Amino acid sequence: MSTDERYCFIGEWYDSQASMTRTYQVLFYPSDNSIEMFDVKTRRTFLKRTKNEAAKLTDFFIGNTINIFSRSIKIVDFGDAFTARCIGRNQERTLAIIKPDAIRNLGDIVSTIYENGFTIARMRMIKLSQNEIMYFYGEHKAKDFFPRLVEFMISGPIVAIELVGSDAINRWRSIIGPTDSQKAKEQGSHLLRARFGTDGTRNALHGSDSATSAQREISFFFGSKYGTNTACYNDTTCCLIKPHAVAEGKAGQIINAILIAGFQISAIGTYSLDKVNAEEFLEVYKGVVHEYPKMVEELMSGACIVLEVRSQNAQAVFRDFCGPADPEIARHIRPRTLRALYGKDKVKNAVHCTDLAEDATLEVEYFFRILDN
Ligand SMILES: Nc1ncnc2c1ncn2[C@@H]1O[C@H](COP(=O)(O)OP(=O)(O)OP(=O)(O)O)[C@@H](O)[C@H]1O
Repeated sequence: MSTDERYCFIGEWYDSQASMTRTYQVLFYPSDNSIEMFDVKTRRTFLKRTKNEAAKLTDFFIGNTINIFSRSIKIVDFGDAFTARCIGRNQERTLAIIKPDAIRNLGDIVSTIYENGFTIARMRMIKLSQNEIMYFYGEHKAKDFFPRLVEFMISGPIVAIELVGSDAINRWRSIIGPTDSQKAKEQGSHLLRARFGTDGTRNALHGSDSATSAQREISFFFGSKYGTNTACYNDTTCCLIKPHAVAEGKAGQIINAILIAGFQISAIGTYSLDKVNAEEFLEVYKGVVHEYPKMVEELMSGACIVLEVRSQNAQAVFRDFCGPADPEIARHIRPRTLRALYGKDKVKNAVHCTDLAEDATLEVEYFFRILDN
């Protein structure tokens, strides 16, 4: 790799002190993982070329928020034609839907997504109304299966996922298989509709069929007010899959373990927290836990996946299931716990869970009521 190879992006950062959005040219050099930034307006160097070990080229996609030396920079565009050409073709987008019949297989499906090299740009669990489903599937209005399809799609929550990757539209459709799950079973037991679907209507998953559909469907689920999130704030607690575990592709395995243990996941969403949000969310640990500054750094280092976890006595039982905060200790005394299995150290310990019963609803509300609005 040439040491001069570099990609250019346009990034935005909201400067809360000045109450304004600043725009930067962000240059990424893959040969040594270094980043250089220029202020677009003043044309001045903002950051000299500096190594950033955590940065990966795959994190630089439009819409993603990247933590660059404690600033949450949102990538809003490619910065030059070379980058658009080289990177753009590896960043096709498609919309996947996990339909009501496959919600219980959420963990396996998320694992398959990562195993196939996709990035999850955004994900949300929602319920759509009858009218919203009829609008979404409007092209099938005259078909005889339409009433069955609508009834099925409103029968429970769904998870909409924006996927990014090379040839994402075709590759995702080939991973899920043909519309009719029975045909999928004939074609190969590895196909997701073969594994999790039942018939032509109850077929577990959706995938956009063209770039135009993908664009329309992604803005339906992520750029509009369609659908309501499914958080219920009742017998629930908060689980946050930390950015390091998401980046390492462990989210599917963690979700799977939670479901196998008998917890219900009643809401899910992806969030990129900036410094203000991360400090606010972790405020109870400030001055109490000496790792607090590092916990804030970790939380704002990339996208996290937040779950509302439901069970009887949810906060205490789920906290027990996560295990001791230090994964080293967890591996010795509670080797089956989430932190023992997926954590690295006290800060990168795979998951945050609510520590105090009285905070459970507040933490769930922080994401699904406050940040969602
Ligand atoms: N012949 C059919 N009988 C019953 N249901 C059907 C039939 N064809 C399609 N459907 C339902 O309508 C949905 C949309 O149909 P479409 O033809 O767009 O299939 P698809 O593109 O494979 O599926 P999707 O759009 O969900 O990815 C299907 O996923 C399925 O749930």
